[in-house]
Amino acid sequence: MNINSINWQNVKADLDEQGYAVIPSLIPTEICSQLIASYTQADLYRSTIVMKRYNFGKGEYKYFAYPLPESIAYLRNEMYSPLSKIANEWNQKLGIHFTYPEKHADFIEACHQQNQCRPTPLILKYEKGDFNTLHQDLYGDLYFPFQAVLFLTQVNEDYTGGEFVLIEQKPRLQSQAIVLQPNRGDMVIFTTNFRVAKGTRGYFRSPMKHGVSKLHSGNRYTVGIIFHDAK
Ligand SMILES: O=C(O)CCC(=O)C(=O)O
Ligand SMILES: [Fe+2]
Repeated sequence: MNINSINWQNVKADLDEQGYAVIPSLIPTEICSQLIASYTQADLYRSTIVMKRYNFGKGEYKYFAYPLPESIAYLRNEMYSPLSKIANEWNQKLGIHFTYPEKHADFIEACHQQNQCRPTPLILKYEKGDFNTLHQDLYGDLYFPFQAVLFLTQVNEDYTGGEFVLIEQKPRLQSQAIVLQPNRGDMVIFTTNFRVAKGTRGYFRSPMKHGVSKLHSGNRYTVGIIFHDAK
């Protein structure tokens, strides 16, 4: 897996324009398989969430414990710096006086100072009939405005249905749905809270949520990389 293959100029243009970016074929198939195989390795996780119990949808996910698996730690660390530049530009456009540090370790240190100490990367497993309701992964007052999902299984081979859905709720307008069907090995980066849109009187916040539509058949696995730690 090579983070240097990512064209950050394109990612930035996509995030600016639409609030999400698809990076195709980033995760080698062996790593996808390894991560799926590690789903049952209990010592890797700090907690398991059965989504139905919380009305989050249907399906199950597990939060990784520290230390994170190498591939996830690598991506979380390496992707943070280029994304922090975009995050800071967005804050400037909106007149938000907060600067994200350049290094992920320093951002995590800031999370810890706010009592946000629990790791947030997770692996999700969906079976036939499972879904994930529209939500945001904020986990505390201090959050990073981008997150990523890694697609570990192949749509229309391993599962059908189960589209990745983004909803943009522009102020005073009706919501717009974006439906993606990424391939195994693809990564989607998207805004955690809102994207920065441009209107006639300057920039404004356009909130976005994400979720997963119902699976019609098969099994679907994803890994979510969230950059802040949780309360
Ligand atoms: O399974 C998915 O595609 C969405 C996962 C998710 O909600 C997340 O990683 O935050
Ligand atoms: Fe999520």
